[in-house]
Amino acid sequence: MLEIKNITKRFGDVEAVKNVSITVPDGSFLVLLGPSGCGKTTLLRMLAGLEHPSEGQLIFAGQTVSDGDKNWTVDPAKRNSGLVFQSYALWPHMSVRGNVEWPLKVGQMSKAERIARVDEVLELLDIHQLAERYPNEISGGQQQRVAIARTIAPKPGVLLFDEPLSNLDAKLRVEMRTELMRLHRATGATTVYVTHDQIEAMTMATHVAVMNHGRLQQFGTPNELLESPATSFVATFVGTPPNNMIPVVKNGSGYKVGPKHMPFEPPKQTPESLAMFRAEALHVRCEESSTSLPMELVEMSAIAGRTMVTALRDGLRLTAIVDDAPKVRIGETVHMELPSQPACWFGQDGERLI
Ligand SMILES: Nc1ncnc2c1ncn2[C@@H]1O[C@H](COP(=O)(O)OP(=O)(O)OP(=O)(O)O)[C@@H](O)[C@H]1O
Repeated sequence: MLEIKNITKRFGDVEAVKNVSITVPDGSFLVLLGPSGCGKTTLLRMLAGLEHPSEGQLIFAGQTVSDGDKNWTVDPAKRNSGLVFQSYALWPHMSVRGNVEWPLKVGQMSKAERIARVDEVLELLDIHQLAERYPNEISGGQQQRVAIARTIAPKPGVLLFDEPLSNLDAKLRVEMRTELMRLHRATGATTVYVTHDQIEAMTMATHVAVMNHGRLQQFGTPNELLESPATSFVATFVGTPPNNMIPVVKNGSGYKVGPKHMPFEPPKQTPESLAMFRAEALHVRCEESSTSLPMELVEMSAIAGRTMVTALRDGLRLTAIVDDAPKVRIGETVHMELPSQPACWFGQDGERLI
């Protein structure tokens, strides 16, 4: 098991990570997901041993590797983990083979074993043909593979990735995503992967920890996050397209969205709450109905044989996925029809109501 127990990290007055607890079984692919500044890199750096927690414990396979309360930590090189950075940080004066062999030399593996292991990982990453080249003689994508090969060569029990694909072009990112999943299956190492890209998280992870402002918003499988978001932040951060979040205001004995009365009712009698509607649940009409909102059509695009329609009004942006494109031009009015019940409700503080 990999255990993150009540971890807090302060840099002076800044609380970068606030009392985060996450446990995953060995062999998991855990993604730390969140927007810039949410604390995910700081958490990963603590797992790598590059930062020390202010409070809490990190435990790899039953062994405490950092204890913020007792103020001690196991050296990065001695905690059976390997870190792959955004920048590849290869030694420029060493060949591909030399780079991958380096951590094995440091680990005092015998020459014969080193050669066999380097050949094995170069093969695994499909870069054996580049073994004698130098970093400046290979592409960025190939450098990334070398960096990964170098990290997995000593067989770490925990693999840590800090936005490893962010310097690659879109096509290569998709290819490397598949490669990393294959590698995860081949090595069986517990993997912790930091990204702000929710698609990357949802396709690769066995477990996702969504963070915002240093706090853990939700921890679960990709499906759990999609099916049952715990906060309005999670509901709008994960999923493609994101869920629609509509402010609903109490008005007399009923409820209004903008100027219009709506038949639905939040589970708690609050003056204002947020109703979540999935894009597939909205309909787009050319004429008004009792549960539709008149809005300006701002975008239309084809998506997997259907049409994604986005409309805007008074700062409210709604997205629907429909079978047929509405016969309306961009800039004209469409009527976004809401179903009679939202998928779920959130309070003004963003917490789930039911
Ligand atoms: N060494 C440091 N000293 C002071 N503040 C720091 C330090 N490192 C990080 N922070 C602050 O801690 C918070 C979390 O930073 P962190 O890098 O973990 O976020 P992140 O989610 O990884 O962001 P990004 O995706 O932009 O890298 C930020 O407010 C950041 O400014």
